[in-house]
Amino acid sequence: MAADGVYVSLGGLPILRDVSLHVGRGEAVAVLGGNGSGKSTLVRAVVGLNQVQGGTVRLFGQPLQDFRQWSRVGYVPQHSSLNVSNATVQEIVASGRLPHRRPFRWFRRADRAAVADALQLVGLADRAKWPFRSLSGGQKQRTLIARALSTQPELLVMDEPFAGVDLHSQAGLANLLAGLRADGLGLVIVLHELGPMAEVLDRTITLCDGRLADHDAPTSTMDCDPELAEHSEIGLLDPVAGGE
Ligand SMILES: Nc1ncnc2c1ncn2[C@@H]1O[C@H](COP(=O)(O)OP(=O)(O)OP(=O)(O)O)[C@@H](O)[C@H]1O
Repeated sequence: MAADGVYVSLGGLPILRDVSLHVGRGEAVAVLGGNGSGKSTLVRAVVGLNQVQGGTVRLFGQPLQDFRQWSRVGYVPQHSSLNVSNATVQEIVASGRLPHRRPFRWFRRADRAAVADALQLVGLADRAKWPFRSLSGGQKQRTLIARALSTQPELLVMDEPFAGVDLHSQAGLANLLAGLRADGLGLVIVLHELGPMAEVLDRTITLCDGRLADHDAPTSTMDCDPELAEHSEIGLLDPVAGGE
């Protein structure tokens, strides 16, 4: 995927300004930055959930507005945004297949096999019938990753998959993601801290108040250049034409 010079406004306020992000096959890139710096806004723009007012986003070479092959892209939203009470692990993973089924057709054998494969891949095959709410933080994230993997995507976009996950489980998740990357999956991952992902990543970008702050890998996401923040006051936004 390639995002170049992206501008996004939400509720009339400029949020992202001139942000670029490139991720190739088998590459893992982290999006870092402090609270409210625009990380979620960027990854939501990449998967078409936020409208882009300026710049371009291309998925597999196609402009976002023309892109239709959504089964090639897996998205793991922020954990807190998933509000399920009684669904089982299997049901949640199976829901990832829904957009790709023909209307009014029961699950085909291929759908069931894809769900089973995804659960196997994330090490939760034996938890398929468990209620999602009974899982640990790490297992919940594995379930959401399995859901995103159920369509065998080539690009996986994850918004803070380590939030609420203990350190031991974070290492397990990092191993899982390293394996996916080695299999050729492109990874975009929003992180607060590099933690065990430091070993897995090819690159990081850091956002500071909606702008790109640094292309080098920092050890802390709190590094936010005050110079950049000063120049990104609301009102200084100068969106480029085109994009959408
Ligand atoms: N729908 C919206 N309307 C207006 N402003 C919004 C909207 N969604 C997010 N924002 C604002 O955009 C800014 C960036 O939010 P975003 O969620 O992208 O940041 P973030 O870096 O992911 O933060 P966090 O690490 O806390 O999740 C914040 O100031 C937030 O309040």
